[in-house]
Amino acid sequence: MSNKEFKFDYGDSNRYIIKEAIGKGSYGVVYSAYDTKNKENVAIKRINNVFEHISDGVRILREIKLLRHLKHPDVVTIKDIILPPSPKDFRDIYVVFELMETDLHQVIRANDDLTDEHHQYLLFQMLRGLKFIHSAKVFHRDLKPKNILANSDCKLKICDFGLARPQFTDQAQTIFWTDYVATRWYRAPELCGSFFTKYSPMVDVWSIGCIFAELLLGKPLFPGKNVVNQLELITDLLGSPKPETVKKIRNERARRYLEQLPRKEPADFSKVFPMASTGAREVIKKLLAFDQDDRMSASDALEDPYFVGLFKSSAEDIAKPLSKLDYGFDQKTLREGEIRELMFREILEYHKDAKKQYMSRNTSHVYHFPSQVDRFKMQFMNLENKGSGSQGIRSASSLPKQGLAGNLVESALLGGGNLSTSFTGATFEGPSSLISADAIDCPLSQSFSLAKGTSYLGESIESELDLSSDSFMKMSLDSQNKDDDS
Ligand SMILES: Nc1ncnc2c1ncn2[C@@H]1O[C@H](COP(=O)(O)OP(=O)(O)OP(=O)(O)O)[C@@H](O)[C@H]1O
Repeated sequence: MSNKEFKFDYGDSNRYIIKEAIGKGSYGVVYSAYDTKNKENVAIKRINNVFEHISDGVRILREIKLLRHLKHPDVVTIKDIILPPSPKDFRDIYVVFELMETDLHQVIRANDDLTDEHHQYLLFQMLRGLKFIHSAKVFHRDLKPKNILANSDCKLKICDFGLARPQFTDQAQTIFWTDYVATRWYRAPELCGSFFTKYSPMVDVWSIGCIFAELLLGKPLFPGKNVVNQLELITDLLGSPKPETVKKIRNERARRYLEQLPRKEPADFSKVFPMASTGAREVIKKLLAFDQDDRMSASDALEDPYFVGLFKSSAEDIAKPLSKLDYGFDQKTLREGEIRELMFREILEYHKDAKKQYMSRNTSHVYHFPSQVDRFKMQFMNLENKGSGSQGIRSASSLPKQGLAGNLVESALLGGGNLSTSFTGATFEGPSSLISADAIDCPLSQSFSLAKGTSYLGESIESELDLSSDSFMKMSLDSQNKDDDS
């Protein structure tokens, strides 16, 4: 196979220039890079040994497939996936995303003087993104500040769909969430004690409520040490759940634990969130309803008076339905070769000419596509030798204090809201500078130095799937230091 036949892609092999490591997740390192073709900065996520564990391969395939469908201004965009040199034996993939400056975890730690306009606009974007994702019947299931990318001009984008699940039936089925390892602090109460439940959009709404509260407080709202402590913190704020709510809890021990808790009154939100406007406090209450049947959907939340002037429903908010056929792989046990083939076909979606050629030939033939991958490997090796590989440090970001105007206009265009009414009197000077040097109070290495199976901030994820067993009451005993009948 001569290179000549594939010259369409060969010209692209020098396209990206890798700059530095900017983030690290359990699945790969994220680098900033320059795209010489489109003349813009991008983020490239390098995922090594994608097929080493089939479950990781499936997760990554699901994530890139979902992101190709979920195109929305509030959801991070995949711009390209580098074509591997050969469909048959590639092991690493390189996913090119639009570049964002930082994530909300960093922003929260660097900004203690955000205004109600910031709060409102940040929550508005998260909910608008969530409404879109839920309209496709996709549940993110792992929303936390680190999974909300941010720019210093206050633009936010939801990322990391690795735990996300699409639903194809109208009837939500009860499923055991065997793979569920999302961060406990943002976990809805219905998941504290039992993972045998339906995939429900309300789980994400709860997480957004926690993220919003963290934005207001500057620290996590419910930093539970274990599931029992998580429920304790939740009930400290919201008071004891109603008996009807407790009755709905499927896990018997979790139910008994809540029934025997001494009666608690809800906390005074004006004392817990003194910095928040009344409107912000009212929205938190609706997002953080203990009972998921009382929780507001993302779509309803956007209609809340808190967003008057910002939000107007538009066709852009609604996603096209996903095709069940595209996600059939999720129902089967796949072998490495099958998942590699599916991954390669997904990558071809970003390389139309190569796709045409690949599909029109006998697929058993091994093609060697010209690729940027080998050149990439050299660039990554050089970076790592220079010490700016995965040890890279990204600073926390300050948000502009008076720079919301540009985004508010953008949101008005998207959502159609009339901003002049809701923001009269505010002085806007346009987006201010990007990452400010004096805001470096949270070295990236601390929050990014985690290996697979752990969550950020050093909080370990223990197996919490066995709460139908004695462990739940054991924790309850440890936590309350008093006797129980278990
Ligand atoms: N498009 C982007 N622009 C800038 N930074 C990014 C981008 N995508 C990811 N990052 C940074 O890299 C980090 C890790 O990315 P991501 O969460 O996608 O990886 P992951 O391996 O799926 O992580 P997790 O361990 O949460 O599953 C993010 O928290 C973020 O700080």
